[in-house]
Amino acid sequence: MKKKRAIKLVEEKLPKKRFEHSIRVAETAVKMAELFSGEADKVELAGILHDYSKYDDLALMYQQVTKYELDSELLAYNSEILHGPVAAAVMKHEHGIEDEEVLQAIFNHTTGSKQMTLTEKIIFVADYIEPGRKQPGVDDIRTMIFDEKKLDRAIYEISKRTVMYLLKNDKCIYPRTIECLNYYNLEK
Ligand SMILES: Nc1ncnc2c1ncn2[C@@H]1O[C@H](COP(=O)(O)OP(=O)(O)O)[C@@H](O)[C@H]1O
Repeated sequence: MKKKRAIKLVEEKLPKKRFEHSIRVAETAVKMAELFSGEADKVELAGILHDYSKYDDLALMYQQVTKYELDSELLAYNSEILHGPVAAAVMKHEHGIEDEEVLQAIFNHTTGSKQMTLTEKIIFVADYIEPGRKQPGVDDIRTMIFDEKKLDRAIYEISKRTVMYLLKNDKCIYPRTIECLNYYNLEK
């Protein structure tokens, strides 16, 4: 899919603020691809499309989990974890995206995963640090990326913060994030 078509799809579907976030994720991802020798075209496309299903009706997303044979375990957790896998399936089956790296990056952008490709890593981090993000401590992650160039360390820190946030709020944690946390824990 061409960049222009992807932008049009997302602009027509998402609220303005979420559309702008998606563009900033794509821009941040392209900068990171330059820094880490990634593939700019892939991260740009994944960045534009990653939140495509973010505001889909929950009932529709449940149907898509069945239709596209996604892990039914996804339904037992916070509904936030659905939109990545659903968007990846929709892009593959309804919009003809074939590039597995782009699809995986969309799929795993919320939870992360163990053994991520460079494209997946970049989208996971870019989503967290794009310039519109204001979460406490986000500048530490920006420094880790743009000054220290420590991509895996940033992935660990983001996973750790997500897990701590979920625990603090008594939310269940989809295990893929725990696998990500353990895999990128460089102390092990
Ligand atoms: N492993 C997980 N289990 C359950 N919920 C999670 C998990 N990882 C992330 N979340 C939830 O998803 C939210 C973030 O979703 P994300 O897709 O990163 O946001 P955005 O769509 O704004 O980019 C977190 O605030 C958290 O509530």
